[in-house]
Amino acid sequence: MKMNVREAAFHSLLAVCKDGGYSNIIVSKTIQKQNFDDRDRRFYTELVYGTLRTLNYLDHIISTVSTRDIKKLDPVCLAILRCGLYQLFFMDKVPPSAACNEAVKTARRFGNAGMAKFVNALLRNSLRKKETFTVPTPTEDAILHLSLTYHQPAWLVRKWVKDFGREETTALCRYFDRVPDLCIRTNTTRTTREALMTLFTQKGVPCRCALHAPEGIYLEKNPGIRTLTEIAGGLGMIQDEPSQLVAHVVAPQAGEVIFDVCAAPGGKTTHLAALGGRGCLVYGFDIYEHKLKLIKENARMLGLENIRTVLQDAVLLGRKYAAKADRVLVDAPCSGLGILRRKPDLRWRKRPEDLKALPPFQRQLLESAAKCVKPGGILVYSTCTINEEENGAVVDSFLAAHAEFKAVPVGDSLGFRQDTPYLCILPQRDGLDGFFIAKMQKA
Ligand SMILES: C[S@@+](CC[C@H](N)C(=O)[O-])C[C@H]1O[C@@H](n2cnc3c(N)ncnc32)[C@H](O)[C@@H]1O
Repeated sequence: MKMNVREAAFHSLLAVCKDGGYSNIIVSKTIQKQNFDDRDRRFYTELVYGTLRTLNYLDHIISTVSTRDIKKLDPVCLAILRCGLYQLFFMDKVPPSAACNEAVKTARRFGNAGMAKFVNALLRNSLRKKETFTVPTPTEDAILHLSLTYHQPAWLVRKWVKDFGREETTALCRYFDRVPDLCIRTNTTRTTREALMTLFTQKGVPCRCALHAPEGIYLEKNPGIRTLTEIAGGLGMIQDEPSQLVAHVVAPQAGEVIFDVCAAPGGKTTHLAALGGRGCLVYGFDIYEHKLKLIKENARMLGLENIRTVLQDAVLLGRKYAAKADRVLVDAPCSGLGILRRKPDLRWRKRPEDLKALPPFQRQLLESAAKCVKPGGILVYSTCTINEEENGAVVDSFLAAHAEFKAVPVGDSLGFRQDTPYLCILPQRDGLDGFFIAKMQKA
């Protein structure tokens, strides 16, 4: 069914907030299905991602204005209110009357007359009081101040203040509150970064080189996935800059066997295969069959034939494939706290207790993967989090138990200054998404 943009945004928000769907998957499916033109696609994307990013501030307004307890509001009503308030408070170019009227129409269509009346009253009241809404000052409540100003959960802000101090946490929150540019990794088996950049520029998409990743290109305007595929299909793939550094740290060579033990959807597997060349064989393991398909699709799209996919629990890998690989990558499942800018709903899904279960599991993965490394071979551990317990602490504990492995310094060769042999990218310091890479060599 063809929907107007605001209705589509409402349905997407409901799917994320009520049914627990992932925003990136829902947004890309909706854009495909609705076949929006460029303007509508941008408006829709901003409505969904913007509302999700600023959710706690929008709820703060609802709680202040509403006569009803926000926890008792119907999810349909809540989604309509959040989306309407986002337009009123964060989108200067949207006429307030359009935001209110469309929200009321949606409430009438997908709720009932009573809901429409309530939505109308709340939105118009909020608009009237717009200038009077405040957040606590830093002296009144430093945590709540940061949480509401930069739209992060209070428990996470508290953790960051403990880990990094108040000043760095402010810089970190500011970083996560900005909309990221899209980063592309050039498929160097088919073209060069310069040639691909020329192509983008000719098609009216301004771009710039990534600073650290040699194949990285930042697009300063998101052309949308359809146009992107038309311009660069097979010549590149979307991949964040820090993720593009991992395959360079693994540094696959001709004639080698490489294991990527947590491989789907294959961003790093395909990069390893491209860098290693035809003479190198890359095995991408993952525990989910449907995700292996994504690796195969990406390999096909990029024209890479030296990739094999295997359905396998990485925890049991070591027993099956002892000393079979020259280089092994463990790109571990993690809390993702380094990439909150790219996944606006992730911050609201996380709970403090989720973080506790991860380090023992990551340590198990590393332990198993290490068994696959041939003598003299390389083991690389990476995550997209800035949570030290999942990063340095996991690797330190592994190295303490395995004298046969030694850390190999990573940062300098990629243009980062580091105090430890590990590369720990911090958004507030390095201006990139948070990431961690450790390289080890077996004796
Ligand atoms: C951080 S993602 C990997 C991203 C991937 N390396 C890339 O660059 O595209 C972690 C992956 O680990 C997989 N995974 C989770 N538990 C696993 C296990 N026990 N064994 C193998 N893979 C697992 C997940 O399915 C997920 O695809």
